[in-house]
Amino acid sequence: MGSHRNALVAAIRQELAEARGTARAVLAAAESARGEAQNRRRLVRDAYATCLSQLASAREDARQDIRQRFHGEADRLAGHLRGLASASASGAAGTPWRLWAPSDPEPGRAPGLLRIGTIDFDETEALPGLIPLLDRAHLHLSGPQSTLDEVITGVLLRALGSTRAGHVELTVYDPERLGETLAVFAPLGTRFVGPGGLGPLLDELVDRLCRDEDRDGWQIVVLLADRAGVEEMSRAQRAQLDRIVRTGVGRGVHLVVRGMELAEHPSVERITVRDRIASCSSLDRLEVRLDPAPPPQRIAAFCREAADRLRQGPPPARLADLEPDRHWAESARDGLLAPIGDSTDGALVALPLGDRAPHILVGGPSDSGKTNLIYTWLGSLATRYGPAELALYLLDFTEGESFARYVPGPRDPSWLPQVRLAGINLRDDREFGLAVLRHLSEELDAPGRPRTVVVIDEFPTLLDGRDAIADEAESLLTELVRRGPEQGLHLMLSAQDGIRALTGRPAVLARFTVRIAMPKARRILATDNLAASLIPRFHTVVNGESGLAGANRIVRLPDAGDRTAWGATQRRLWRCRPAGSEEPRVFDGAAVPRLPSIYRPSGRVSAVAPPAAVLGERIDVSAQPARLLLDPAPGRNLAVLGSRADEACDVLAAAALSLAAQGPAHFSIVCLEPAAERSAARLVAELPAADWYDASDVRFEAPHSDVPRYVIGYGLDAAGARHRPALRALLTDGPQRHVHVLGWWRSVARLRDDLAGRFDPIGAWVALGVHGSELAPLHPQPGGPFWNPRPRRALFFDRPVHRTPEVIIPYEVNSDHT
Ligand SMILES: Nc1ncnc2c1ncn2[C@@H]1O[C@H](COP(=O)(O)OP(=O)(O)OP(=O)(O)O)[C@@H](O)[C@H]1O
Repeated sequence: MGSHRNALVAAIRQELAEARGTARAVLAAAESARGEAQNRRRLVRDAYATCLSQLASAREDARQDIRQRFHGEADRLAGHLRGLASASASGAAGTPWRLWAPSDPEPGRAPGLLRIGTIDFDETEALPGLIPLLDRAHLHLSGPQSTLDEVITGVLLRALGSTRAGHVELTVYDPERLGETLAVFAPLGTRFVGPGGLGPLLDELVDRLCRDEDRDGWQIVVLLADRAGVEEMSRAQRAQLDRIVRTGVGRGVHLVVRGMELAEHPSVERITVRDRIASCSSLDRLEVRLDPAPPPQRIAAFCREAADRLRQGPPPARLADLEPDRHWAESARDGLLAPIGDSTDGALVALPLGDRAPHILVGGPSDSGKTNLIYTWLGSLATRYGPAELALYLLDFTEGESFARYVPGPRDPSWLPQVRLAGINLRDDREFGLAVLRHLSEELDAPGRPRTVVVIDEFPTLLDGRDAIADEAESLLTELVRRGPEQGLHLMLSAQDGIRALTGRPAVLARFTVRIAMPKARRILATDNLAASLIPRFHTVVNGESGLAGANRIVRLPDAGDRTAWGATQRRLWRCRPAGSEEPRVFDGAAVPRLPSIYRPSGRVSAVAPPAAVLGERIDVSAQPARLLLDPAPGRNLAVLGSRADEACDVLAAAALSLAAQGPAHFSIVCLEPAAERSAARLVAELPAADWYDASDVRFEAPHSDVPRYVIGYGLDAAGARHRPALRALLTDGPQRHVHVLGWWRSVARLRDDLAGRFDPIGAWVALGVHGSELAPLHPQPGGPFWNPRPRRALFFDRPVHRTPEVIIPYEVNSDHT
């Protein structure tokens, strides 16, 4: 029993031990599972935390990015808006009060918007708050009265300050304060309407709107109503007001109203003000922080100056206002049309040239602005018509250098590309004017020529004097006047004396249908047309019907005198000149031409046979040298005559150097005049082969030589009686043997003595400072040539070539080659 129990106990113990073991194993497994679960949970939690922080930083990055983009966009938009705003409200329409000044409206541009304050934007600079008025809207304001009156004052100042003086007419109805509210605008001719005046004012405005008149400017009508007035408004008045609201803006009548209702209409801009913040119907939900009121002293100064300007009339157009939008865009096929200024209403006035307006005549006393008018017109033409369309020939017979601005100078190499030729300082060089007329007449029928305008300032100089130049110039001018227009050539002639120089030629005069009369001009308009005596300075009368009364247009001329301002325009045109454009031919009567370097021994022109001595520059369009052929024929010698030593030396030096440039030659320099020694010595130094003789060893022999020989004589009359036979023999027999004398005699009488009165051996002569009558013995027609000597001008006569002597300009030789 005992053992059975013991066995049972043992079995139970065994089972218990096993159960305990199993339980322990289960517990251990459970604990390990729990540990694992806990581990997993930690991992998940960590991952979650990481994920959260990553999400947060991604969200922060995205937020930053969006923020930055928002700011960038906002800045860009604000920049655009600011640009747009300053374009829409430029100058006086938009400048803040502390910098405010009146500004000229840009010609041809409609009025813009007006600033009343600023629009705040998050973190960007505030934008101007703009409202419409002129040509766009009526204004209706509501809010505290004193603030509204400030806004109205500011808007009026901006509208008046950004338009031409006199273009905005102001009417103020202010029954409560009897005009006091806007009294500051009184100097501008503002009309104030008091109590009881509203009805008649509205009737008058409606009346005006019904008349279909051309308008010039705007009328702003400010209605500052009080409660009593509004209540008293009749139905008829209300209806009139509604009419003005509906039709006023299109006809330049604008209402600016406070204290009174305005009918609903798209043209009414409603401005509601609270705490200096305005809501405007055109700005939707954007609010405008109002500017302070404009400083009273600024308004007063503006009104004073504007009133002065009104009294004087508006300023004329500026030269730049005449420029077209695009240079050289016009065709000259049917004629030319270029503005020269504006009429008193501001409209530009153009000068026509073409079949129906063939030529222009300008007249006016000295200092009346003729040159300024020509500058203006040429500037206006040259910016419109390119060099393929227009060619200009400019001749100035006044004492000025007007046309020098159009040609290359030492400081500015540019030229006006349309200018083919400019003659300046021509007062004494009528020969050049004549040469140009000859050239134009020869070219008249040339095909493919651009339209040509010839301007001759102070043209009567060319026709004055009863001489051959006047006769020929008159007949050439007549031909150009008559036949020019159909060939595309037009003249603009100007004269202090008006038509006097053409009075004997009614047919010519009749072709000058366009007349321009400067202030106080006489003999340019018809005798019963007194306009020129009435216009002020810097104005002109343009008359397209030969001066008939009734066809006048009064034009205000811009100031075209500023050479620097013109220079900038000219350089712009010059840079656009077609490739290969040639510089214009310039003749300057005050300049002395230099002997061209090809006519010096070092330059060597291509050898010609027979050689020709170059004596000076011809006064012609192509600046050719005057040449004397020295062939082996009797009389091929040259006498330089007169007492002007420097010029005589230059003529001889140019002749000798140019002969040396044409091939082998031998020179004998005979210097008998001490005043010429320096010049003669310089010549010897430059010649390749030369003998020197002076008073101590003078000889006139010509030994045989294979090359031409030239005896260059200075003061040959000083040789004296002893040498005369040899000199005469040389002059007579030399040329056939290729020995030529080029000599200077100080007077015709001395030459006559040396030649014993027989001038045959002198086939050519150059006279310097010798009166025409003294030259009679050498002149083919009796009495000598018509000639008044003048400095640096010589008469050149070559018997086989000339019918009458020709004026030449001795080259400057000596001062520039040592
Ligand atoms: N529209 C203008 N605005 C401002 N100044 C002007 C105007 N027109 C001319 N002037 C000035 O008046 C002066 C005289 O003008 P201009 O030289 O053109 O007269 P002119 O009639 O050609 O004189 P003259 O016959 O003596 O040559 C010049 O100083 C010129 O600058």
